[in-house]
Amino acid sequence: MTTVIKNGTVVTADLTYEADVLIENGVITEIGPNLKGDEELDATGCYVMPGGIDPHTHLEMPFMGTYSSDNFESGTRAALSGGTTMVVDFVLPGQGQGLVDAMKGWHNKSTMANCDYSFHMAVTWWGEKVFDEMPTVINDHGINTFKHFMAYKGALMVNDDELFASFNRLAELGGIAMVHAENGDVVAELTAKLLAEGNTGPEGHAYSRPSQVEGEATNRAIMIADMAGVPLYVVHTSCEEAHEAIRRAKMQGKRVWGEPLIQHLTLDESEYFNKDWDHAARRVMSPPFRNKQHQDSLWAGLQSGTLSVVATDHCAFTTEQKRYGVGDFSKIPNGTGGLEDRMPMLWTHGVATGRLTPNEFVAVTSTNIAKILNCYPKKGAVLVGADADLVVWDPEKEKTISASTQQSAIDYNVFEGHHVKGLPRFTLTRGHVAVHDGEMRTQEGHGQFVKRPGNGTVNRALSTWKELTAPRPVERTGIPATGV
Ligand SMILES: NC(=O)NCCC(=O)O
Ligand SMILES: [Zn+2]
Ligand SMILES: [Zn+2]
Repeated sequence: MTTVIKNGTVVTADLTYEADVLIENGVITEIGPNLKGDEELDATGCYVMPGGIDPHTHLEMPFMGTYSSDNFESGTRAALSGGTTMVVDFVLPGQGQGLVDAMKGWHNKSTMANCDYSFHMAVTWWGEKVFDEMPTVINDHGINTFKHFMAYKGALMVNDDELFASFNRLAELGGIAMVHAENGDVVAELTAKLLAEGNTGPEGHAYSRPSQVEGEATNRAIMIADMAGVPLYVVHTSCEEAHEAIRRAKMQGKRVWGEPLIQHLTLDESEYFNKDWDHAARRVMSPPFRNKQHQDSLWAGLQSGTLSVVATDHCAFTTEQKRYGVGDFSKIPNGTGGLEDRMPMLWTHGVATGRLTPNEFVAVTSTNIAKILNCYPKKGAVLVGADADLVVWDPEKEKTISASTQQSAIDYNVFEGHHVKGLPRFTLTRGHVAVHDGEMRTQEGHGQFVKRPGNGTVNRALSTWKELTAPRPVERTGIPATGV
């Protein structure tokens, strides 16, 4: 059976043109005028774009004494509803647990996915077992990205010596280092002080994680990555200090990418000062929401290319789970949702305001990350041979975001009441029409794991440069005799 998307305008990261798109067996087989297929999808007035890729999700994540409430079924259903066709989740090994063992657990959880997905590996502890298993994770299991938490002291955090050892190993193996960049030692000190002073409400979370803790850790990670010769991806870049470090590194030729979240771009710190405890606690995440100056910096980064990708860090906890932290903000599970709303919110606040072009929208929601993660052009492209992960985007379709109509399993939405204009008319996952003009037609288990090999082009360039500039002894003649 073939499907044809007719009468639309194809929008990719670099081109805009009128064409029909023909799909067979989940793959794009032809792009051009007057195509015919068994099933026709009318894209009149719409943009045909690569489906979104969200490179930062935590589905059914064990964290802070509970599990995030969206699993791979509800999470990927939410993703498709908003035009996202691939998610990348983080495998989190327990202390002392092997990487491959932990990965098996994630494969078991993800069999229910409605769209394609991939994994990043987290380095939550350091030892011989981790060192030894890294090559198999990259070469046999297709995971080339390894995340390091510089925060969450006493739980997921790793120290600088561990970072440097892991980064060196990744450089050698052709992997990419990722960091959650916040100074965990300082956060722990500030948290203890705030609690001792009676600052126990959700606003204490924001006070305990000022932008300096993020700027310092981002800069430190960049310098450590540079010394190791490994490419670095900084997740949830939320403030000017972190962006400034990334911007400077890029200008110096370092291979560093920054990832702002849709939440940080569109919601601000005033949320934490809401008189309603639940309202504020539902928005507790790390890093916390910032002020308008930081938001402007993030938008400017997307416009200029110093920031590369917009993600969600989707990690959804119910109100009941958030209430674990009544009387002590440090016990509020950290995380917010966003999978369903990332694309419509970014279109509304980015493209419709003139901050981003439609092509830049495609770049930051899909193509850039496909290239960074080494799965382009299978993903992130409208090209013959690419997977038919597509969104037919209707720029005139509008709605008001509400938890009562969302796909996510939780009981609220941090974007509640926000009006968006620009929504999917159709979302296709490997050719299957999962969203059909407002109707959900997802297929549980349709999603497949996407392997991403190591040694992408940036790794190869870095290792060539490293080899060229490696310290070498100077060849000398006439060396004087040692003095007595
Ligand atoms: N971001 C957050 O608050 N929760 C999810 C875990 C993480 O990415 O730090
Ligand atoms: Zn994080
Ligand atoms: Zn995260």
